[in-house]
Amino acid sequence: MPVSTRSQINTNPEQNEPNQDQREDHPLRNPHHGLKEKMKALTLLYEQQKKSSLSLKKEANELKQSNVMKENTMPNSTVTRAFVLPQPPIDEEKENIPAANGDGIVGFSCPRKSPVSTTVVRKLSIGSSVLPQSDPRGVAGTQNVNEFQAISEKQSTGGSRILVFVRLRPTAKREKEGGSRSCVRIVNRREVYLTEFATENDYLRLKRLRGRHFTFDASFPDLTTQQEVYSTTTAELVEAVLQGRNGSVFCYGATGAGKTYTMLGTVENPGVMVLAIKDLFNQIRQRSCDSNHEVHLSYLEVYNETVRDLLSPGRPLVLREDKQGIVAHGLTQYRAYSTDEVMDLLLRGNQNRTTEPTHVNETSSRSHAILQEVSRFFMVEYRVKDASNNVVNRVGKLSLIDLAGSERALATDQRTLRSLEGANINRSLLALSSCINALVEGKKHVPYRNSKLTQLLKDSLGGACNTAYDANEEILQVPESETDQAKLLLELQKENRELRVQLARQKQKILIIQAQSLAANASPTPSSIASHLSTPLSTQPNKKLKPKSTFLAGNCFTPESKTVGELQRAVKALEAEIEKMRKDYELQIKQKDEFILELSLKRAKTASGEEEGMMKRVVTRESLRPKKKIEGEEGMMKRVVTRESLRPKKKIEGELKSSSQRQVLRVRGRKEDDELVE
Ligand SMILES: Nc1ncnc2c1ncn2[C@@H]1O[C@H](COP(=O)(O)OP(=O)(O)OP(=O)(O)O)[C@@H](O)[C@H]1O
Repeated sequence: MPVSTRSQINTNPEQNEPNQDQREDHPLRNPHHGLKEKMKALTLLYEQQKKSSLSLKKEANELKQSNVMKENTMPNSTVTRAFVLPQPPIDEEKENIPAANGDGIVGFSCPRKSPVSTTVVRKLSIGSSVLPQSDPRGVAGTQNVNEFQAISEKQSTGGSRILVFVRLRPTAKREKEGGSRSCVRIVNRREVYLTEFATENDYLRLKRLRGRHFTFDASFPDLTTQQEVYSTTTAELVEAVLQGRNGSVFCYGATGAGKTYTMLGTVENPGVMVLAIKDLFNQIRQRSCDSNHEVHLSYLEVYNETVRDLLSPGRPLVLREDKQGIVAHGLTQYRAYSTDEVMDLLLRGNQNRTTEPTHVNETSSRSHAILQEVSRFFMVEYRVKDASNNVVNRVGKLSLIDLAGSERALATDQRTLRSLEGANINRSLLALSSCINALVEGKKHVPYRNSKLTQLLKDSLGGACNTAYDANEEILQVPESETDQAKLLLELQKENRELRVQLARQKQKILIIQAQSLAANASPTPSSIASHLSTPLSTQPNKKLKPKSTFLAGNCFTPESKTVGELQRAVKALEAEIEKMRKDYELQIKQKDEFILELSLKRAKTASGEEEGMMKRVVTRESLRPKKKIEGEEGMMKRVVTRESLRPKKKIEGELKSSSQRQVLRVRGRKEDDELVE
């Protein structure tokens, strides 16, 4: 099954790359230039692997029986080394011509029993070599990383907007023990050599090894760190999302190839997703001109062509097309404030994923295969100031997709539900490749509707994604007074949060005191109560509490001779004091809430006044450009989302009600105040 393909026709990037003027003159230039050619090579590879998979399976069964490893083409010593493969024989077939051309990409999946599984990461890259200001590649600082960086930059400057990478994972212990052989050798940073072994019963080809070369944007050997993989494959895309674009990262490979390891990783070695989230938050905090940024997270799975919300499981979600594009109606959007919070949500979502043992894994790894395509969407909105001091509102979307194990698509020997799963996964992967092919060929019709997965990814493959040229951004002329108000609003919100925390602490203390009081009644031990009571209070920064703690320590509890009655009186006095403080805090919070509400309403009024033509000036990149229809995107509407449209009108009110309510935003139908341009 083809995964992804892309190549560049010419080898000299200077010759090929249009200069800036040319780019502007040809806004419809196909950004996936040459991708189709590699699709062909990928199809060939898939067929080869299928054959290889069958022969390896057969071979493994025979080996099991005889418990003797017989290799007809490779010395035993090579078995233990993942990357030691025989040198390509003289009659090797150079199937992938782009390798000879010095450029090109082919994605491939691995045979099921291959000791070196590979993971193909696909991303829609940005069209320039813009790197994040704090590019983590600099942190890694290895020579390899620099090479990767050069590769990546070359690709981006060459106009490639879809990049394909391959990652090899280390040989698993059971694979070594089972006598599996490695069939992949990384020739250099971009070139990979795949060997097709002949089985001992295949007399005609016994002494013949077949091999093929494939070229990727970068290949990662088994010792590559997660950080290197992230820096080379995704850091640039995060930067693009921060510029107001949409982007996607897919992970493709057979079960056990290391997709989840690459995307999610482990606590010690966090994967692409975690590193991307960290980067996203860091960059937004640095760049946001008014700290008024929002990151929303949705987490869903597509299983047997059914879309499910993993953060709030329930009935299947229906896909609907509205001004925002295709949305899963009712999908939960959590507003996330930190990386830790995102990780908690993802862990929660993972528990709701559909997992089943497969025929394949029951007999080999006995592990569970995850059968669904899982997507995580991060919607990012923040405001920056451009060179002319205009406030620019940017909205970007990052989709991270952990595709189903590709062998599910091949598992035609399985019946009933498994067959259905295989068919549906096949359908999704086929639909995905059809869409990419259509985009590559610049076709007017891109068949997004062929599967739920492609429908959901429509705006990350086309539209304002990195394969197109428009970013979701608008320039707002914000009056100075409004900026001040926004700052004040944020400060007040922060203060409110702190007050709430203090209030919660005080409530906790009341509970402790009540418990201590009960314990004192049962068995009075004044000194222990005193230590319990005085310690937390004396650590309070609040000045009001200090005299009280001194009072407790000095007058009430220190002498052992105090009676239970005195203790109870002290507890009551303390409770009364805390109650008073609680009321004070609540009053303060209420006043501030009212003030914030007033400010918000004022701002909302100003915004609506602007919309009526009084003040607001909305400039999009598109409006500055001569009106031309984007080829291949006919029928798609460019969406410019205003700041107000992404913030439901009653949200601030809702946010102030409770912290749990504040986080949940349900997408219910259309947002009426979205602004539609073109
Ligand atoms: N680069 C790597 N370094 C070390 N261990 C790895 C690497 N890649 C994968 N592994 C290990 O290989 C095993 C299988 O990986 P993983 O679960 O990520 O596969 P997968 O492709 O997601 O499979 P599935 O399709 O079943 O979800 C795991 O134990 C994982 O820790």
